[in-house]
Amino acid sequence: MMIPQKFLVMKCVRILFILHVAGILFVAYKIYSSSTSQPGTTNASAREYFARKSNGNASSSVGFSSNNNVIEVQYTATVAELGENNDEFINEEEDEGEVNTDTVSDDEDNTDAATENIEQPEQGKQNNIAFQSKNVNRKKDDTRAGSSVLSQQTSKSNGPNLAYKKEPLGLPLSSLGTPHWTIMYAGKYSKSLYSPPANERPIQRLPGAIVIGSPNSGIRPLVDFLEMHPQIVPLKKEITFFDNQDRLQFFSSDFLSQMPVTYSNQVTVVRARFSYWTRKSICDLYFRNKMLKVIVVLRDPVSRILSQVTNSNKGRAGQLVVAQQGQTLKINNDTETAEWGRYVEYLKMWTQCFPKSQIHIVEWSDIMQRPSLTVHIIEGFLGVPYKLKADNFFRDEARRVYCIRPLHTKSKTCLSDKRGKIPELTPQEEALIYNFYSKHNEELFKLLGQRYHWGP
Ligand SMILES: Nc1ncnc2c1ncn2[C@@H]1O[C@H](COP(=O)(O)OS(=O)(=O)O)[C@@H](OP(=O)(O)O)[C@H]1O
Repeated sequence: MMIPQKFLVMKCVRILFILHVAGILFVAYKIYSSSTSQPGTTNASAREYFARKSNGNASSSVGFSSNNNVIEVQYTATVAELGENNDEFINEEEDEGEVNTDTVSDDEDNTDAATENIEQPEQGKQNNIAFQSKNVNRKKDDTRAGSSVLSQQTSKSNGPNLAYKKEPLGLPLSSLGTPHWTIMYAGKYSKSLYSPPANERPIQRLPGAIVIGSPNSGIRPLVDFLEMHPQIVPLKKEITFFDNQDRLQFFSSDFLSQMPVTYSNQVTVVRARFSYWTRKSICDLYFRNKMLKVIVVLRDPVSRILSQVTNSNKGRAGQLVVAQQGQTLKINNDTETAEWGRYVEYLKMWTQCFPKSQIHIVEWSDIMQRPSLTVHIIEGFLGVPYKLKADNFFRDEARRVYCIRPLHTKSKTCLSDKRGKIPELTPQEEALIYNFYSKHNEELFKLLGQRYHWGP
């Protein structure tokens, strides 16, 4: 049977019409779904968004792909690294045109806020974040994002023209679109010693370890020694991040903004004094970062006091007057100095909050007499590859200290000579001061399950 030609034409027109409508619906759907998948437009919290994106998968990759002037950025950060209130970070503003370095207002307050309720995901369980934007914009004088460790050579002509309204916490977005840049920490090591994970962009991360102790206990030399390791990146200055109610500001954007820029296989190490911490703030720290490692530095409290007095009298003979007043000991009329040697009081609090397996004790003579072995053990404790060798340390017999010869350079670094004269203790003063500490020291040894040769 012959089908009329007119009928066939009608049929074809109908099919074409249906296909056309289907095409329009498909395009409309695509536009709709891409707009709703933008984190900024869903208004979902950063945490929900990251959780949805990551499906709980651990990923350490950071990748960049450029597509029609739309830069897709994928990087990895923990929720805590980014803070809770990251809406401003994912609400990028599409802003065509020249990079304008002066127009961005950096509203810190939003990011500082909700750090109280952040649950720190366990290490390794990181969330993958992806977002899209055209044109990244950044404040010129923004000193956040570890600018002390990150030096860049910005070139407008290089790379795509990018602008973000706000720099997300922890990510040096300024570096997007600047192909030539130098990371001081990672970059100082030759490729044979350290190569960052492929396609990864470094970000500021929360600490993986904290070194604590009392002043003049040897934290500084220990941190200097550890810094030779390409995967250990210390923040040299002490941290003091508490509000006036002892609440830890450890996870605030302000805190994070002071962290060095690191790759995912590097460990950020911070240092803090024993005396800053209360049990509340220590437990708070643990609950927010259950994987944090704690390195405790201890020194004979008497020689610690001598060091403190010596160093506080730069170039002059340190004066030391010891007097007992009831349960307290006065050193040059000050009671705090002696308190700092009652390590057991501090350490007890740390052991009440952190599992002992996450606390590593280092004693002064470990640092001063066997630095190579000491850092080797710490490499294992921190989970970084064993890279530091005996060669990295050499003894300066005149000064009776170990100096360092870092991996990335042939130059040597020794302790400065600029020190005061060590004050002398009379036998009575010495007995008084050792008696004061003997009870505390015994308690400490009991807690540690080992003794140190501390004494006259
Ligand atoms: N590189 C190196 N090698 C050996 N010894 C060193 C080194 N750097 C510092 N020191 C000695 O460490 C003591 C100061 O300890 P801290 O660094 O914890 O003190 S603080 O950070 O200044 O509070 C202090 O000890 P004393 O010499 O007994 O005063 C410093 O001399």
